Amino acid sequence: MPFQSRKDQFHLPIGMIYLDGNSLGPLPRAAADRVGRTMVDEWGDMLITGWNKAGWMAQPMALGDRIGRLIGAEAGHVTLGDTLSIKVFQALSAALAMTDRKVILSDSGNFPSDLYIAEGLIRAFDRDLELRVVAPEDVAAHITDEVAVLMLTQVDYRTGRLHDMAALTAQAQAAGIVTVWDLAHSAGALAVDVAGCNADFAVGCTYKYLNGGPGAPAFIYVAPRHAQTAAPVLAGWLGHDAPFAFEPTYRPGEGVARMRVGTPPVIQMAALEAAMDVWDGVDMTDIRDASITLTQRFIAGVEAACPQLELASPRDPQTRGSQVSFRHAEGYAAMQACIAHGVVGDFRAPDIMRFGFTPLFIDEGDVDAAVAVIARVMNEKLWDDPQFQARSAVT
Ligand SMILES: Cc1ncc(COP(=O)(O)O)c(C=O)c1O
Ligand SMILES: Nc1c(O)cccc1C(=O)C[C@H](N)C(=O)O
Repeated sequence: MPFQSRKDQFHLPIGMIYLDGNSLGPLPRAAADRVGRTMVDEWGDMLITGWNKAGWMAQPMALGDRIGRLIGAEAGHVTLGDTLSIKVFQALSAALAMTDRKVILSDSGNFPSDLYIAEGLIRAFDRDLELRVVAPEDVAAHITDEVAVLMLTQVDYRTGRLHDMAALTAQAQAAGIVTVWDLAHSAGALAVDVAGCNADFAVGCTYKYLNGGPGAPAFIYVAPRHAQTAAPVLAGWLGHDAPFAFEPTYRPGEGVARMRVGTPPVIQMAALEAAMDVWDGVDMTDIRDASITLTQRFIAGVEAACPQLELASPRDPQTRGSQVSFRHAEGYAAMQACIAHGVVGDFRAPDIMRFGFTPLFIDEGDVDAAVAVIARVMNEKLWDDPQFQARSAVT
């Protein structure tokens, strides 16, 4: 059955076509009330007892399971907290502790934070380690028995290029390599199957396709076979086996709960809980089918109307995530002009205009309307105006 849009469950500004849910998802309508109730009825009235009475302490694992369903994780093996950069640190450091090889293999399409975290860990570990960054299409050829950890983001944040997670994981594991997958641009966008792919570690954020709001906590998955042995380097008190025993020495908690660090962000989790309600009953294969229909329609429309835009994303939808990117030398100004005319995407240096497609709230009518605006902007050179050239700090 075709996927039924859930647009009515989101607050979307009138007159705006929002094609940036791949960076920051929109506000679920129920979230403001849910956050308000958490603040007044729980924080306000329960105060400290809210940790037990309102179940705040159990939320990271409970919400972890709801996210786990969308990424194909076994129940009880996903937890929430911190930012994604921190979760990358935790997964990569735990993966490195499982091997004495020296190379961390990643690709140039990975998000900078992931690469910076690897560089930082190399500086911090008293061990001979090397970060090897290769072109995305060359990863398979660099899987050798020198490699300790394969650390990849499944969907390239700039081009939308999609790695074959099952094939690369199998190839890496056959070579004795531990895998760490960043699902920031996959969770809620594709039918990910961490268990089926036999991934070792996976991490991701909840403020993009999952719509948990700016600053929503990240998630981490540890495969059940590693859950009782993975060694957290960021060993915080809430990842301890008995946090309220306040023991002076760390003992890892049960399974993935050891990847918890400190106090969970209760208010932000209330927003995420409302966002996860929208996902109830959604089948990720339906989302993926709908996403492919939308991205194919968008590419066909833009290419027909704007020959000056060069497709930067893979043409084959099976090798693309849920975003479409085009290159243009004036991409920054052109995107500002699109935004001023009601189509919100974003720009990634040096020349990428990026548009995200999120079937929960984007439908074919939105795609056609967006194409018409983009065609006007490009063909009438509406971007050729000083107001669109000045760069802001956050783009
Ligand atoms: C693939 C990827 N990894 C890591 C990050 C960093 O996430 P955070 O800012 O939540 O630490 C992002 C986005 O910012 C991302 O897209
Ligand atoms: N996390 C972000 C933020 O705090 C501010 C602005 C943008 C972001 C992003 O998520 C960037 C994003 N990872 C990207 O794909 O470009």
